[in-house]
Amino acid sequence: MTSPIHNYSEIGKLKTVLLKRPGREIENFTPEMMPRLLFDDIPYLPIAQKEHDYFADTLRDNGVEVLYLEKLSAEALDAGGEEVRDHFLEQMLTESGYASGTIHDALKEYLGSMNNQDMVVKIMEGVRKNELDFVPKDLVSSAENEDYEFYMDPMPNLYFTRDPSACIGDGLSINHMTYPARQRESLFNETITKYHPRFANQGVHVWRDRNHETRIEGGDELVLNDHVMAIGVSQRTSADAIQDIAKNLFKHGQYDTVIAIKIPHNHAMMHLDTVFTMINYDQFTVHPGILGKGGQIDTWTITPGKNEGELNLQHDTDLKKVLKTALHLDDLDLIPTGNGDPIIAGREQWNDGSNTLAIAPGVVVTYNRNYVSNELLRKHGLKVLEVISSELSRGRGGPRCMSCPIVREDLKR
Ligand SMILES: NC(=O)NCCC[C@H](N)C(=O)O
Repeated sequence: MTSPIHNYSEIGKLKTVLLKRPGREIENFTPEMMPRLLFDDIPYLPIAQKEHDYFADTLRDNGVEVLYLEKLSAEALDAGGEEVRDHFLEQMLTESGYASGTIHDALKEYLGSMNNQDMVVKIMEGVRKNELDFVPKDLVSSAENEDYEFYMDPMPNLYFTRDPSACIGDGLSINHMTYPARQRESLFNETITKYHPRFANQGVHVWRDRNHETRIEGGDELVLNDHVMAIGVSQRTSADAIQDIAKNLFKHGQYDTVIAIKIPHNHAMMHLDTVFTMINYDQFTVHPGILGKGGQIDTWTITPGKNEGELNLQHDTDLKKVLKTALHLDDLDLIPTGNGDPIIAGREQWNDGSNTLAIAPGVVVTYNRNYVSNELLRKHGLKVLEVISSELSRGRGGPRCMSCPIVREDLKR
């Protein structure tokens, strides 16, 4: 059986990608909610949608099939039937804090009365208290904070489809994410994988499912080639989750090397792909802010140990050397965000200047606002397709974060 997922690199010609068009969820909150929802500002929805459509059109114009998360989720529920829909809704309510009780019942009746498409969109947008014809009477529901507007929070980070799951080879990881604001997101990916006719029973490997305590997010998972991965040890991905997925990849897949790269644990650099991406066979973007004064950074090259389930770890501090060894390259080109200028690099990294999406070897999609980094990429021989970015960038993610590649062509060399 041929898996519908085929993603053996960061740079092979992109054939199919999963996106989420920003909807009401990106403006359905107040400034006080922003830190908890991992946003630094509230985007202006009509412009964000225009920008996102421009991004999707740029991909389509370059031969990419664009799939949408909300559509696939609804189709998966349609295909799964009543039982699957009921299970999905129960799980979503449980993970939203309502496993049972009168609010659970009221939400279930409200959402359950919708068709699958409307229900999925409504869950993504969030459910405000004033939408329900419900008067709290019992102790538990009366104890709810009356001043808080929502029963179910919006999920504004959904347009960063990179993070809740990551396609690796012919399978994927469905991620247990770090912050409550994003933890429910991967339930959509799990439902699609299990029940959408395109993915269900088609030989898709799940390298790691979402039922874990340890944390991993797709922005940290970089598929460098058909046997080497790089994974960020970051604010969002823990070392034990990396070791866990490495064991599964080594045991059941064709991967034999995982390079764990430790980056600063902060919001500006929450994932490895906000500071480091692969853009050609031998070219990478790198934010100078992750390197020490002598250019050093902690890496651990993980390979299978002698006995099954054991791992070998080799610690290094020279990223260039580590990548050259793992990828069998004589040399490589690390291109510094903002041309290495501390002010420009800081500004452009903040606006995802390092977060490039390669759609073929040497061809990248970037935000137009990062003009210094873009110019530098061109000087280094890359083809740069710029997309508009005033509103999308307020969510703190760029073209790589906004895309989940499902199929890429294999590399020629
Ligand atoms: N891969 C990425 O770096 N994704 C960007 C995620 C931004 C989102 N506001 C978050 O903090 O999770």
